Amino acid sequence: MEENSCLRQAKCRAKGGAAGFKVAILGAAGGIGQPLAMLMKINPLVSVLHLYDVVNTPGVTADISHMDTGAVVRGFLGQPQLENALTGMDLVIIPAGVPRKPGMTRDDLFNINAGIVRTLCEGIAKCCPNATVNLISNPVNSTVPIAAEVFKKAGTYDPKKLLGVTMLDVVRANTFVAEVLGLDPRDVDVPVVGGHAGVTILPLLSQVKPPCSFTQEETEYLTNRIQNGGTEVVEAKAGAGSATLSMAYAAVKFADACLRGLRGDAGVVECAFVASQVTELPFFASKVRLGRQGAEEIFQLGPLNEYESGLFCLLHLCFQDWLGESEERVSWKHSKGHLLQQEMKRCQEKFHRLSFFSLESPSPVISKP
Ligand SMILES: NC(=O)c1ccc[n+]([C@@H]2O[C@H](COP(=O)([O-])OP(=O)(O)OC[C@H]3O[C@@H](n4cnc5c(N)ncnc54)[C@H](O)[C@@H]3O)[C@@H](O)[C@H]2O)c1
Ligand SMILES: O=C(O)C[C@H](O)C(=O)O
Repeated sequence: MEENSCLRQAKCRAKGGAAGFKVAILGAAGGIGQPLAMLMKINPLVSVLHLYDVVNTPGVTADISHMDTGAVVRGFLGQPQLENALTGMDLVIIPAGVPRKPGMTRDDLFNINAGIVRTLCEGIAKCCPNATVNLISNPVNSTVPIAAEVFKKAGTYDPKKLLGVTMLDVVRANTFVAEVLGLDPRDVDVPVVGGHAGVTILPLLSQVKPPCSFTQEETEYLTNRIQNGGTEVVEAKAGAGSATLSMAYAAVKFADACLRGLRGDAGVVECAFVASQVTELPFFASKVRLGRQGAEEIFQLGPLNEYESGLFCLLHLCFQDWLGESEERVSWKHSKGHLLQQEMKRCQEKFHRLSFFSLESPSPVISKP
């Protein structure tokens, strides 16, 4: 009798009783997915947690579901279960896809990950078109525009709800800057704008909080290290993948901010890679205010110093190839190309002594989905 009652309670609970948001992780059995799932299970804002992958979700789900926190966990395995995984979700976090190995750029992941992201976003468009999407899969500079195209085609595109996750760049910047300043990283806030590859990652060291100043040597060291944090981890892991634990931490920090925004909290501001009119580029990472509708406000970059202006100019050029061979790209190139070539020359002259040009190629290629 008692056993039946326990079973009944468990079944009832498994329907998801606690107040909170419904969150799905796609790619939940992977290097990022597993610690991310664990940390989201701890998050008090989550009432239901759906774990989807093409492999190993039964084991990961069984494991995580034993944690005595509020969220109810359910596992979904393979394409036939994708729709059930997505139905009713408020937030979908996507770390599905292959990671880099040493010697690769994020662009090298494009062919495989573009297809994965496209399929998953088709599912989102069908089953939870109003969900906020946190896209982690690389190359973020290209997977976010691909997701936008999928949603546009499905008629569900809301640019405020599609957010490329660049939080790891901010987390790294806070850590490295705190090291140089001798501060606790939790007291440091570094805006990182642009994109998520090599020189498209632009830390705004002139806007660090608390206000501080750096020597030119410190500025170059920090910029270089922040832009290459991903490669530092890829090389240290020596073929066993890229950042997973720090990424899971960053993803949860960002997802938590999105959920607090959805709850209606005021003043939730984080950096994210979003459709943007802050620059001439159609997608750009900058500070956004997160609210019930997603990225409700996108902040201007604020004043850049001379060094940052040079890097911004370089970043702008690197994004040229990324716009895709669409009509939009062709006309954009025609209108801006000449000017940008001149800028590039100026930037190269100015920065030729720095190591930026030998770094990871930041020119992701977008092909039409
Ligand atoms: N945005 C960032 O800052 C950032 C940081 C680190 C890694 N990444 C990227 O995140 C991605 C995942 O990295 P990882 O280390 O977790 O890789 P991983 O290989 O450990 O895990 C990826 C998971 O995705 C799953 N997967 C593959 N195809 C799928 C599909 N069609 N549907 C659902 N799941 C699928 C795999 O089965 C695997 O479990 C990579 O593209 C990596 O480059 C981004
Ligand atoms: O560097 C990578 O390939 C993974 C990720 O984008 C990172 O910045 O760590």
